Amino acid sequence: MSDEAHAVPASRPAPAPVSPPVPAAPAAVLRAEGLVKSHHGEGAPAHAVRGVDLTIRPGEFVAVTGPSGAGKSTLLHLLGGLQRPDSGSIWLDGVRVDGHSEARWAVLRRRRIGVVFQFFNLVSNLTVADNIELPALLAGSSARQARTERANLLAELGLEGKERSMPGELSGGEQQRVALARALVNHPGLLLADEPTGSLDSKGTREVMRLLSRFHQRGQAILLVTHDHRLASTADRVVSFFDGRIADDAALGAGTGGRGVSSVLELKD
Ligand SMILES: Nc1ncnc2c1ncn2[C@@H]1O[C@H](COP(=O)(O)OP(=O)(O)OP(=O)(O)O)[C@@H](O)[C@H]1O
Repeated sequence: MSDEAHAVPASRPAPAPVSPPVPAAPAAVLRAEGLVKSHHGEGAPAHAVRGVDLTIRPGEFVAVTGPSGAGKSTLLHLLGGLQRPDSGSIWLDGVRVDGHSEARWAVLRRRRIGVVFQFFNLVSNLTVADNIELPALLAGSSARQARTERANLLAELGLEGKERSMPGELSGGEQQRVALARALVNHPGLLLADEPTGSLDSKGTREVMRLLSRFHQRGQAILLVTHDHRLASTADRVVSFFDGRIADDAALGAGTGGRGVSSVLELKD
């Protein structure tokens, strides 16, 4: 065989480089488009949310911050189905949910969205154990599963031995940890937290922020509403809310955790 038989013709095009497959972007855990909400009380209506688009990806920790009256809590209430938007749409795990009935939203809040509030909202005449197990039972867990989940969470949250306590016998920080356990007992894809440290002292604030950070590091998506910029700076992303609109939406640093919870843990009692 002549050398020419092996020669590559000069005109043959070079093989196209093989690019690595582009990983598909993970579906948003929550997506809102064009949300609008006005409150009609006495006097002029309050235009609390005036056209908000927001996406939260799985495992993302997003802080919503802004001045008092900016509309932060109203936004959180809309995203959790606690209030209805005047217009706009909400998708949870790719499924449109803004037209859901109260009952269907209640099921979503039991299984897919955990919510914690500033004032804990525990059932005052149920024990700590029952407060945590109840949503698990309502979501269809067996009594044994609910007990196991409750025991694991109480250990995780440093509340062993408090099972039989009533909420009123606990400190604010402890009550908020019970509220966190209740919100997370069914492993929701998203945790909505509305000023969860707003009624806590600095020790309680540190505890709750440390726990939020720990759950986030394990993949929990969190939307935290806070007017405290130090707390907001522990998130991956800070959405600044002003006058019912998103004024800024900024990723904080590389990776997860923004500046990290350490800045908050430095708070003195
Ligand atoms: N249920 C309601 N009825 C009437 N007006 C309301 C209601 N809820 C909120 N508002 C008004 O809507 C606006 C936005 O309130 P919202 O509580 O959402 O703001 P925020 O940013 O969470 O404030 P804060 O940090 O003080 O909690 C404010 O003007 C408030 O007075």
